[in-house]
Amino acid sequence: MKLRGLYAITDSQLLAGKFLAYVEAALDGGVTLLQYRDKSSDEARRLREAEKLHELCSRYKTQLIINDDAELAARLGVGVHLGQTDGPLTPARALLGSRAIIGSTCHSQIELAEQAAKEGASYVAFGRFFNSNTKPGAPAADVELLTQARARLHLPICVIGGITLENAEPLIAHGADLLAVVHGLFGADSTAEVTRRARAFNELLKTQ
Ligand SMILES: Cc1ncc(COP(=O)(O)OP(=O)(O)O)c(N)n1
Ligand SMILES: Cc1nc(C(=O)O)sc1CCOP(=O)(O)O
Ligand SMILES: [Mg+2]
Repeated sequence: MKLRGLYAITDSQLLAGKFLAYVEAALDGGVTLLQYRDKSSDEARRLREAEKLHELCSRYKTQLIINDDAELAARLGVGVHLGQTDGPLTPARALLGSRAIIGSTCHSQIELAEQAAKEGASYVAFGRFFNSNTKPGAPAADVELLTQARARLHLPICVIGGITLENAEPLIAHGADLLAVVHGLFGADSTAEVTRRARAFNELLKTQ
């Protein structure tokens, strides 16, 4: 299956008090991948929340990805997203098996993406493309990078960082397959608005 669509990423602060309601609203609007991203060290809460998301994702036939933590991903039998300092891809692939979705952060460097491809990544992520409230310090990337990445890589390309309904179009036009979004999806006043945004992201992806 070709990975293409909206990639929703949770944020524990932004979603405090409305975590499952907002995630379900996004799933209702259509989500290809859902990433559980919690940077705390509260392992019990992380396991509990990841289990709830797993159940919700199964109901909506959405694939769950765990950020940073291949062990937790293995425990649930789901995918993982690893950054450059989150451990190597090869052992993660061995742990999770050949069918698991494994993503790799490549910032703005195609060489990192080529290496990730060799080590068994399922998709590569470039960013940040715009200012991000969620991760303001992430290194910047330019949209032109996507043209080169498209020509040199044979993996789905994920884009991240400050993506909204207003600025996503050029990223798709330059070859992005997966739009990874936190605030532009979940920074909404109601569940209905989250669902509307998810649908609208999917429409953008369909028309290109
Ligand atoms: C889809 C996607 N792309 C990039 C990242 C960033 O990963 P990383 O650089 O490891 O930073 P943290 O998210 O762990 O702070 C991501 N999580 N997801
Ligand atoms: C988790 C993360 N990683 C990034 C990178 O560039 O690697 S940007 C980012 C935050 C994405 O959140 P938002 O959609 O709210 O900007
Ligand atoms: Mg990480």
